[in-house]
Amino acid sequence: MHAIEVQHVSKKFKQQRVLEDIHFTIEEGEIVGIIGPSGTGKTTLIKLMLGMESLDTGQTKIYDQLMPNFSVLGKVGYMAQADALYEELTGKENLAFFGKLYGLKKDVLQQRQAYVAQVTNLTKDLSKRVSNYSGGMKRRLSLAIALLHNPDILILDEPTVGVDPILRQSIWQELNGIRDQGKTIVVTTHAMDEAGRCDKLILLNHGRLIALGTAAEMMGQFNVDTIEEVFLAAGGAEE
Ligand SMILES: Nc1ncnc2c1ncn2[C@@H]1O[C@H](COP(=O)(O)OP(=O)(O)OP(=O)(O)O)[C@@H](O)[C@H]1O
Repeated sequence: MHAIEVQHVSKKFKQQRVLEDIHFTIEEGEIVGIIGPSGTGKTTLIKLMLGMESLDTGQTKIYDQLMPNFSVLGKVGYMAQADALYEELTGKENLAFFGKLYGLKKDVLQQRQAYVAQVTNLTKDLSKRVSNYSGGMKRRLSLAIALLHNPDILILDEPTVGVDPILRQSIWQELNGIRDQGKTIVVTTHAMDEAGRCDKLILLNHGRLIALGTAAEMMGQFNVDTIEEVFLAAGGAEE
């Protein structure tokens, strides 16, 4: 069974073709990076995977279940690009709110709250109101919420935007640890330097999948030394 299947998916917004015949599978226990420039359809693709956006053609499945499917969504942690946080509540209260939504028991919630706060370096700031958080702190709290119910699949839309390099490094270490437990992680980024941290890459440009595979396979195929060069060689610079 695949963790995620995207089958011949196309999407238009009015006359604008945003995704065209995208087809791939994601297996359990891998970190997959969806890489591409701003506006190329990464967020739309993620929303289609989750069943949050309607498709024009094709279908998406998570654990063999056609999406949207609410029972499967309990196994997924999703960090959206725009932070959906309660600004008037503290970080801890936000975590408690989402923990209850996920149905976590009190003792599990307390233990997971402490863990996710430590991973995202928010332990000291948990009792502050979110309205007083910086942009980077809000991103980290969104990531903490996505991790809270220990999901089997993590889907993270630009998780390290606004996060300083030291914490970025430690978040990636933690994501590797989560992957090593057999969990599946999908990350979008337009930072090509983050590509090397992923087990597999999906390169998107102008709504088309232009390359798919490991970074080493791609660099070998195009006989280049960086993912940036793969991107250009695979047609990323074309209009
Ligand atoms: N609900 C919508 N209605 C109309 N157009 C939309 C909608 N959502 C996205 N778009 C358009 O679809 C295109 C792809 O957007 P999307 O957010 O998927 O790109 P992205 O690759 O995630 O970009 P970024 O890296 O900047 O987040 C953009 O041109 C965007 O304006």
